[in-house]
Amino acid sequence: MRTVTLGPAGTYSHRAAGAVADDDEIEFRESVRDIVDAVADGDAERGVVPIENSIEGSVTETLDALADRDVAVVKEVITPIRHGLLAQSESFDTVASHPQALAQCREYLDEHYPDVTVEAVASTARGVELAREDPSVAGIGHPDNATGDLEVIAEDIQDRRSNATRFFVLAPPADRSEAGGKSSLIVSPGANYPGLLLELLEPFAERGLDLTRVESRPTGERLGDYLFHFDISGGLYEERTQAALAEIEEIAADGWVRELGSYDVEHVV
Ligand SMILES: O=C(O)C(=O)Cc1ccccc1
Repeated sequence: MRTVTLGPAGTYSHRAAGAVADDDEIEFRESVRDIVDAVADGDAERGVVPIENSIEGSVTETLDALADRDVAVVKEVITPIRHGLLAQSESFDTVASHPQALAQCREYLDEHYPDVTVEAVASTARGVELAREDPSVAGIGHPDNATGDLEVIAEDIQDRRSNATRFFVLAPPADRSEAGGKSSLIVSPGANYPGLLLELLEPFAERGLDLTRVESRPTGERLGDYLFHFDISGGLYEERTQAALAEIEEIAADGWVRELGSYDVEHVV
């Protein structure tokens, strides 16, 4: 299946995409938004995007793109993230990587390379490409990318030993499934009053539906207006999930609710 993910080759998203597609089916895009657009516009059958990291939290670019375009989530892929520092030699003065990777290695960089310039680029593999072209640049990325003139200067440089990222596998809305142990939805309540968030949470709590993630994001329209992203451990096929959603639809009658779908989780090493 034609699958788009964050490029160039060698990103963590590319590794996660390996769980759903063969390498010759994978195409690269330069941003999460381009991936979501490609799936929403029917240019690709699947898209793989990072959604949440155990150190840095949600990938807000992904949350916002999911709120803007109609796509389904058909699988979750979880992979451990172990960063390497890759360069042609020890004499570099710039470290280039994806903002999430730079943030996950902040303490390491402050301690070992307090004077380097930190440069945010579109992906970890793009930072590694820059390191391959320029001896004054080091990249942070998966150590497997240290090919050719590149050396692994240091391994496991993330600030916590356990560092994992969740990826969503996206599909066109017609492929949305109600089967699967987890579900995601986005609620834009179209209202703002005391206790609104509490009201939105109650339908889940009353039915013993565990919330595995709650995020609020600004709607971008007015300061203080939010939409909410929920992940629940329950499938849309379940009667209790449908009952909770019916209540939420009522609360959000002046806004909208998007069911992204139900899915299962796959762990990839
Ligand atoms: O840049 C990448 O390799 C990505 O796939 C995004 C990312 C960055 C850092 C941790 C997990 C995913």
